[in-house]
Amino acid sequence: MLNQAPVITIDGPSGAGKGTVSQLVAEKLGWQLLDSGALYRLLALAVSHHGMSVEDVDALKVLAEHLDIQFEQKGDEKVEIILEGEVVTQAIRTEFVGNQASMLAAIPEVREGLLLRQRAFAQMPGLVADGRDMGTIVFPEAPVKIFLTASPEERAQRRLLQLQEKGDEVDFEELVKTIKERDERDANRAVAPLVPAPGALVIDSTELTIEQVVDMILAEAAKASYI
Ligand SMILES: Nc1ncnc2c1ncn2[C@@H]1O[C@H](COP(=O)(O)OP(=O)(O)O)[C@@H](O)[C@H]1O
Ligand SMILES: Nc1ccn([C@@H]2O[C@H](COP(=O)(O)OP(=O)(O)O)[C@@H](O)[C@H]2O)c(=O)n1
Repeated sequence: MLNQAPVITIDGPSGAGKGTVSQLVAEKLGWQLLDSGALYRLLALAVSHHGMSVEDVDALKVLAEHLDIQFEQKGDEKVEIILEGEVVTQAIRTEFVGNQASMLAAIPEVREGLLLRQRAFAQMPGLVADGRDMGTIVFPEAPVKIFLTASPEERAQRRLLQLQEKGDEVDFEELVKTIKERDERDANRAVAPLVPAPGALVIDSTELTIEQVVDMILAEAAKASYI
């Protein structure tokens, strides 16, 4: 392979804790972080800003390949996300944009358009890649692959707290329903469905704390002589 940087892939359904633990693992190791879901969310926002049709798959692919995105490090932990010159760090985190992203993510041309951009994140000293197909499609040769999951109710509960902290009004039953719908769409799409990569360590975090999950992933990294 051309890419020599070590990669840890962390895939799984919405609300499993991927973003949180990926960030902590990347910080502990001093590695780069790829939040691939953010790329799908950014594309969803751009498609809506430009009033594009989701039928025009060729135009979607071109947009995915050339989307003007910047991740700017602000202080120690905060990363500001800029789309076409506009700060959208918060705007991409709504459930609405997540659902739009999940619909676009089922289009093969969209996935192709984002593929090389995602691989370009694999830089020394290493990369923690968070998503749905990091271990299966984007970095299939990564020696450390994690599939992080939790029950739909636990994931909805976590999402509820997260949204309430932001001041968003959400209904728990409605959240469980949309999480299940998104799971269904992500797992059953024809292209890059959400499945554990061969050889992935499956971690069910329903009864685990964030720290326990991070420690399990670091233990896998140590086994692979990454640390
Ligand atoms: N093991 C855990 N136990 C309890 N809460 C968790 C756990 N892992 C993550 N969370 C919380 O759940 C919410 C969703 O996590 P997030 O990392 O955004 O999930 P994902 O990226 O998989 O959608 C966050 O508020 C996070 O702090
Ligand atoms: N590697 C990826 C990452 C996200 N996605 C899609 O993008 C949507 C939003 O991703 P996300 O990781 O931000 O979503 P959450 O897990 O935070 O809800 C997901 O529902 C997936 O459909 C994908 O298909 N492949």
